[in-house]
Amino acid sequence: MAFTKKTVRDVDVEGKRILMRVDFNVPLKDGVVTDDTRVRAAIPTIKYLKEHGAGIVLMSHLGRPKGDGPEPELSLRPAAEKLAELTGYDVKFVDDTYGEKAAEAVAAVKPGDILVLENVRFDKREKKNDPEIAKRLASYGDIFVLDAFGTAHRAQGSVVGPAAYIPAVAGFLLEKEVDTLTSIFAEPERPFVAIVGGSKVSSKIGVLDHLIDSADTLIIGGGMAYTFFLAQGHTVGTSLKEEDWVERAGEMLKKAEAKGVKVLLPVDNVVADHFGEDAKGEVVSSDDIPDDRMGMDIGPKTEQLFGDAIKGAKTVFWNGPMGVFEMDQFAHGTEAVARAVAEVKANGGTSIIGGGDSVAAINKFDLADKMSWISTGGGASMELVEGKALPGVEALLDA
Ligand SMILES: Nc1ncnc2c1ncn2[C@@H]1O[C@H](COP(=O)(O)OP(=O)(O)OP(=O)(O)O)[C@@H](O)[C@H]1O
Ligand SMILES: O=C(O)[C@H](O)COP(=O)(O)O
Repeated sequence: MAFTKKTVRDVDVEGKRILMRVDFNVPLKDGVVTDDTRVRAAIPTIKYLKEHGAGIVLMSHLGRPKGDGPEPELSLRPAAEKLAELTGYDVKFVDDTYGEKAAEAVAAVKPGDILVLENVRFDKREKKNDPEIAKRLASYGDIFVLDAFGTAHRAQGSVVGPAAYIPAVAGFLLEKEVDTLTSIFAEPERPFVAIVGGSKVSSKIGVLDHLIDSADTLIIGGGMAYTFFLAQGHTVGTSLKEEDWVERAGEMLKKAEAKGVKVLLPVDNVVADHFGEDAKGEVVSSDDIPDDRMGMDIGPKTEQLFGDAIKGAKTVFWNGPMGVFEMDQFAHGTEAVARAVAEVKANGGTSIIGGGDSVAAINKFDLADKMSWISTGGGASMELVEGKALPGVEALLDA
């Protein structure tokens, strides 16, 4: 599916001041950015605008501040410094967003300059999408560029607001993310294997539902598999389960069967007697989970089963780990799946990773460059995969 909104290519930016919403919601430790993926991802659009003679005013949220004023540990200054370090550009920062100080700094932005504003969420009106905020921000630019894919599902002031007052177009990251994550449903090269894991069925029900509509094979692992086991009549010991979702899980399995979609669930599991760093794993079959054990990872037979299905795919979509991968002794299944997914691109297929913890897992196993596309969005990528429209994208000018 082609991207249906205008992008920075469709507007004349020379000599203009561009207000650009990025997603610099990055992890920080002691005031230093510990994962700069999202800053890197915004650079192509920033570079394009700078090279085409625009002055650039960047804004973002970082974390979830209360909205009662500045919270120094959630300042965007470290992200601005990271952008300067990665690009070699002179990047200015102003510790204000909506006040006079910000307005003065914006007024001083000349073609080629880059200014980063302070965290848009230090004022509660941002999350309420207050028109005052939107108008104020819109006054900072001639054109609004949305490149904050990770936040495009939030109908908040800095995401959707300026589009009501000034021409609004997409940046390259937003365009690529939306294109990639929607094209797998429009015309996937087959076989299309979807892999969903993570903790809960309830948080991914829309995703599972939509995947059943287009995938040839659906692989379900991680904590959510146990709710499906219950739907199949197995016992699951003390594993993570959502009793309220058992019926819905059963309906999913029926829907998949009716549509001829193959569903693969774990055939064996690594179980432990408690959830903890010191927990020791043992392998049991899925129809034999002891009452006092919890499933923490997929077992070796399942690794093989899932791996074979994945390696035969031309398109793979993956979201959610296969086990408690943060603990090394329960990371094996997620690593095996990650390695199988890595082979898909090597064999000429396409592998798309839908944000969140799966990305952390891929980075942990150092496989990022072996994937075709790793989304910078967590919630935003899931909403797209559910088939929902993203408010930030909706607000942009139609192409
Ligand atoms: N068998 C299991 N029991 C308990 N927790 C599990 C199990 N398998 C995976 N998890 C946990 O699920 C969590 C990830 O679940 P989540 O649904 O949030 O995944 P995600 O979609 O990749 O992440 P995000 O929500 O950030 O996008 C991880 O912290 C992992 O430890
Ligand atoms: O990290 C994310 O998913 C985005 O930056 C959105 O953040 P939010 O969930 O706090 O709105």
